[in-house]
Amino acid sequence: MKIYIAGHRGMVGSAIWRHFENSDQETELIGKSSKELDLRNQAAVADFIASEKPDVIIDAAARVGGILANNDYPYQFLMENMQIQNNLISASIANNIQKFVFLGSSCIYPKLAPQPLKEEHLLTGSLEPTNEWYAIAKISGVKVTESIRKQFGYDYVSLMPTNLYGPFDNFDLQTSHVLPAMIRKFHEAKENGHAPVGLWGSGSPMREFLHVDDLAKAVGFAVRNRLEHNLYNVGSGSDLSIKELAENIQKVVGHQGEIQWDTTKPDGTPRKWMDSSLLRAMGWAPEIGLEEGIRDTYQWFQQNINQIKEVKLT
Ligand SMILES: NC(=O)C1=CN([C@@H]2O[C@H](COP(=O)(O)OP(=O)(O)OC[C@H]3O[C@@H](n4cnc5c(N)ncnc54)[C@H](OP(=O)(O)O)[C@@H]3O)[C@@H](O)[C@H]2O)C=CC1
Ligand SMILES: C[C@H]1O[C@H](OP(=O)(O)OP(=O)(O)OC[C@H]2O[C@@H](n3cnc4c(=O)[nH]c(N)nc43)[C@H](O)[C@@H]2O)[C@@H](O)[C@@H](O)C1=O
Repeated sequence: MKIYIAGHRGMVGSAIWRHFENSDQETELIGKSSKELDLRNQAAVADFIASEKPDVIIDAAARVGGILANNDYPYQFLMENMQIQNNLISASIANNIQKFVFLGSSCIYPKLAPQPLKEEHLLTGSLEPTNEWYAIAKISGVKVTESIRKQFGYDYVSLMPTNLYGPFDNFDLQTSHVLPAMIRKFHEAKENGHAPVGLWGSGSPMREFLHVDDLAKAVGFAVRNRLEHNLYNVGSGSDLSIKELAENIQKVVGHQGEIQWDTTKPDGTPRKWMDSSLLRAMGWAPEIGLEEGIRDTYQWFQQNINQIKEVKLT
């Protein structure tokens, strides 16, 4: 089986690559960096897929970022993500590729949908303003895979991960997500005599976190099985406040200074805890707890501190 992992160098793509490398020696894996193949270029994507003709495509390529990046660059988060996913999916259809795994995000659900979020809550209310641009792109991807299932009967599936973290994450303090940002901020403050750490918002929003290796297992599950539905939530099942997360990470890092909250920065969605029972019923379950995951990620950060990824937005 030949699998093309789009975005194979990213946090999620590299975890999926490791998953298949470690679990399935017969599988041939292919990947291209954005410098080798800009997925916004439709003709280049069409040529690449026609020449490689993979059996499966996993789309882990996207313009990705935390709450500030989403809020400050709405055009990139909407347009680039539509371009990337549309180019990959249309080339996949043009080459009769029967299996495609699309990755969305828990932000596709309405800001104030009932918790825990279920797949049926999609499009039942207005979105969170800070990331509605990215959410609309992802929702369109979910609907495209649904249209392909309906019209062609191909096994195209959309997985909606919760907030992810782990090795090869983005640690740029402006564009990253909260967990890697906290690891870096507490580490640098500790090294600087336990200086105060500045965090964003009020600390009261709740977030659910899943280690990226558990997500990679869910993707492997979706590739190896024909899933019955189009849309599946992929979460750990438990959430905590940003304040609690900060205290957990502060303890793991060993920082003993003050935490200061900058309420001029946005809180975003108050809560986006997902019900992942649909995928769990198929046999997938997360294995890496948050405490263990934070420790492992901090260890990875320290071992790779001189080459951590910092995604800049222009
Ligand atoms: N991180 C999270 O918390 C969550 C992520 N997701 C989803 O998981 C997927 C991957 O996210 P994550 O791994 O965190 O993101 P990263 O930023 O770590 O990786 C994104 C990847 O996409 C590639 N990419 C971006 N733009 C282009 C382009 N124009 N052409 C070719 N490749 C491109 C990058 O390639 P290169 O490195 O070569 O430049 C990079 O490898 C996304 O679909 C995201 O929506 C879903 C929920 C949560
Ligand atoms: C995966 C998910 O990720 C994004 O949504 P988000 O979860 O709101 O993003 P976030 O991780 O950046 O913030 C979570 C919370 O944490 C608070 N916070 C405190 N201090 C820092 C801080 O230093 N950095 C960041 N980034 N956040 C901080 C921050 O104010 C917010 O209340 C979108 O991409 C969305 O589309 C999406 O899919």
